[in-house]
Amino acid sequence: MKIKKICCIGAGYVGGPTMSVIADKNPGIQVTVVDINEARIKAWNSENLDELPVYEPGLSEVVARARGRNLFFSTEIEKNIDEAEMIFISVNTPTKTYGKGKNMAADLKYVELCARQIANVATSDKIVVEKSTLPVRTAQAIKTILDQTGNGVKFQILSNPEFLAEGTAIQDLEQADRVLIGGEQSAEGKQAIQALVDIYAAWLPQENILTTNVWSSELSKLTANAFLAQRVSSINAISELCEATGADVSEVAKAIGMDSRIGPKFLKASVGFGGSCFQKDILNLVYIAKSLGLDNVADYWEQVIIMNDHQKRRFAENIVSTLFNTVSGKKIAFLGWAFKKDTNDTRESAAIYVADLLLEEQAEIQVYDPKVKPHQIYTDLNALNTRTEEENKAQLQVVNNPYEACKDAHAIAVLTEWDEFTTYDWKRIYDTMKKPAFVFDGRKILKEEELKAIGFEYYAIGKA
Ligand SMILES: NC(=O)C1=CN([C@@H]2O[C@H](COP(=O)(O)OP(=O)(O)OC[C@H]3O[C@@H](n4cnc5c(N)ncnc54)[C@H](O)[C@@H]3O)[C@@H](O)[C@H]2O)C=CC1
Ligand SMILES: O=C(O)[C@H]1O[C@H](OP(=O)(O)OP(=O)(O)OC[C@H]2O[C@@H](n3ccc(=O)[nH]c3=O)[C@H](O)[C@@H]2O)[C@H](O)[C@@H](O)[C@@H]1O
Repeated sequence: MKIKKICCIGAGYVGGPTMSVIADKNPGIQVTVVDINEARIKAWNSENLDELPVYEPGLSEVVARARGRNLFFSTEIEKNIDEAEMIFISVNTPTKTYGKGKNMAADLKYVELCARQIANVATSDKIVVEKSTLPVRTAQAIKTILDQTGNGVKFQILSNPEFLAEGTAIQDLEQADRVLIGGEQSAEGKQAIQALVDIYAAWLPQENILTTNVWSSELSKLTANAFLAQRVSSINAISELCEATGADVSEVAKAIGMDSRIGPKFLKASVGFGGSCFQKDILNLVYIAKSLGLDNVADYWEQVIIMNDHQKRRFAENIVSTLFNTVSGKKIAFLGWAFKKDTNDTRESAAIYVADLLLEEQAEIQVYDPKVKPHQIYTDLNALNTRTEEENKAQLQVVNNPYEACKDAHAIAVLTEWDEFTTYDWKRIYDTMKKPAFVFDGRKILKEEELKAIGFEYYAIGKA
């Protein structure tokens, strides 16, 4: 079965880049990404490629090649669902904020709405692909909804979780370690799996395309994120031990990472992991385990989140205690607000929580981030409901120049590992700051010796 038209529901951080690469590599397939968010679709269609709604290195080049040729962004959801033979569901699956499973379970209402819409609109057989990250056995629920249409249309459900990381999305898609496709093990199921394999085989070696049953595929996605986040919490736990003992967490990470069984990646101690998925996916895993009565399994994974919350709090508390136990009325410059470098995404960024804790201590914060817009920073803070919007605005300023952010500051906190932070004229920054001038490097990216030679009091995560 050869696919000619794809529709992807959800033009976010996953749907946009993933479909752009699929279209780029498969010029013979028409790929349309649809979304209810008109502003987002308009931004995907903007002539000026700097205005795409997602910032990812390499994305604008891919979009420039494929858009208008076989890649389209549209708000015409029903028409595109009806015309496509393959429909990807790539909508958000946030943590539930109400009712049963509040603050733990994944909220599947957007996914269910998609399934109902497909059921209502479809007049021909479809392959429905779960691209969103979903709890294990969600495919069953989607299938049940789709099978209720009673109009004779047949559906095959595939699980095809996405493993891209923000900031490296295009590279991760073009050179994926593996693509995972889970499907029903019947003849029709295998045919559907093959149709999706063919799409990825346009640019990936066959051996990197893994096929499994649906439940293994769904659970592998949650497991992969849990393992990755666990490594960050593990090294962050060790960072606290390093600070208390005189060991250096970078040296420890290097020493253990050279063991081929451990490996060097994902061992950077930090102010805490952020991003839209690690926390939500682990909470989801914990919820599933608890629902199945597997309390030991749930407790084990929950600890990853507990350690991450501790790391963010500890970073903020260290700033307060080092600044002579008070930051009231003191100016703290934040370098970085995004949850990692090379993205404009701020969801669950450690910066939000560190700022909130320091604002509670009556600090004044000046933020500079190369890619995050001021309104996003205020939206993030206001969403916590710790204080009024007016109070947040009065206590925190966003500036578009790092030197301005640091001027008259008592301390600088590095929250994101943007490369440009290492290239600044640190002497110039020092000269404009209050003395003693403190730097709290939550990413361990600045040159310690250089900063100390200038006169800074320098503190880094994981070093005494
Ligand atoms: N952000 C990431 O790096 C990764 C995310 N994922 C998973 O992919 C899924 C999507 O994540 P993101 O792209 O980050 O979310 P996002 O929030 O950036 O995008 C989701 C989009 O879906 C749209 N949408 C929601 N309901 C809709 C409906 N009924 N019809 C049409 N459009 C609808 C929203 O308007 C939004 O633009 C989530 O399940 C997430 O866990 C997986 C791997 C990586
Ligand atoms: O499901 C998802 O959403 C995605 O989640 C992560 O990707 P992402 O959150 O975009 O970015 P990561 O590079 O994993 O970083 C997550 C957080 O951990 C932090 N981190 C990462 C690595 C490290 O060594 N130390 C560390 O503190 C980062 O700064 C960031 O805040 C996974 O890496 C992707 O494989 C997955 O597809």
